[in-house]
Amino acid sequence: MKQLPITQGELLYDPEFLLPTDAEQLYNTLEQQLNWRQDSIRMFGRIVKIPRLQCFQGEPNISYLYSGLSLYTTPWHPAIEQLKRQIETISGYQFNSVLINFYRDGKDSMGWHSDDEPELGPEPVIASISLGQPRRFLLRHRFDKSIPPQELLLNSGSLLIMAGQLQHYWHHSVPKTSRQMAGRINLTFRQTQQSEME
Ligand SMILES: O=C(O)CCC(=O)C(=O)O
Ligand SMILES: [Fe+2]
Repeated sequence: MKQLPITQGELLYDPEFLLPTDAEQLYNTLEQQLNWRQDSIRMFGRIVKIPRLQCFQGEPNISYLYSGLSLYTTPWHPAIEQLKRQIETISGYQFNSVLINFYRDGKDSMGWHSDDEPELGPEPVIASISLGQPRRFLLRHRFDKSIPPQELLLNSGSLLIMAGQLQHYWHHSVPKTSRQMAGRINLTFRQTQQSEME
């Protein structure tokens, strides 16, 4: 894996973590077999549908809370569990859950955010696998506007690891585009602390 130069945080990138044929096959399997849902979140006091489909998997009894939305794990899809083991072997990190996003076309997107929920711990390690249509992945510094933004084109079959203080200092997003885009599936593997009962 190649370490990408970035101030305050760690970014590791392997553009060819999976063979193109394996990435394509996995894309097709997941598109067909996952139980995709379009959740709604509360934004500025209104309920809006998020512009993409999602699925959350992992070990039992893990929940992930963001923007007033609680996601509970459903069991690992066997192909995803195998992928998780592959990433654990190469990275040395452990993961117990995965958030999977399906960007159906260029209108689907993910807004600026950082994955800094308390249940991810102080220095979250997030391993991101991209399948299908390459999409732009943008990073901008949260506090120092003089630091230039960063941009990556996340290839099908690529692995990006965000670690260290990256979530503390940087926001990231996958912007909408008016260009014709095929579907893209992204999996972000995480180590989420079990939350207390509410
Ligand atoms: O789709 C991507 O590349 C980013 C996904 C992401 O930021 C997330 O799941 O938190
Ligand atoms: Fe994220």
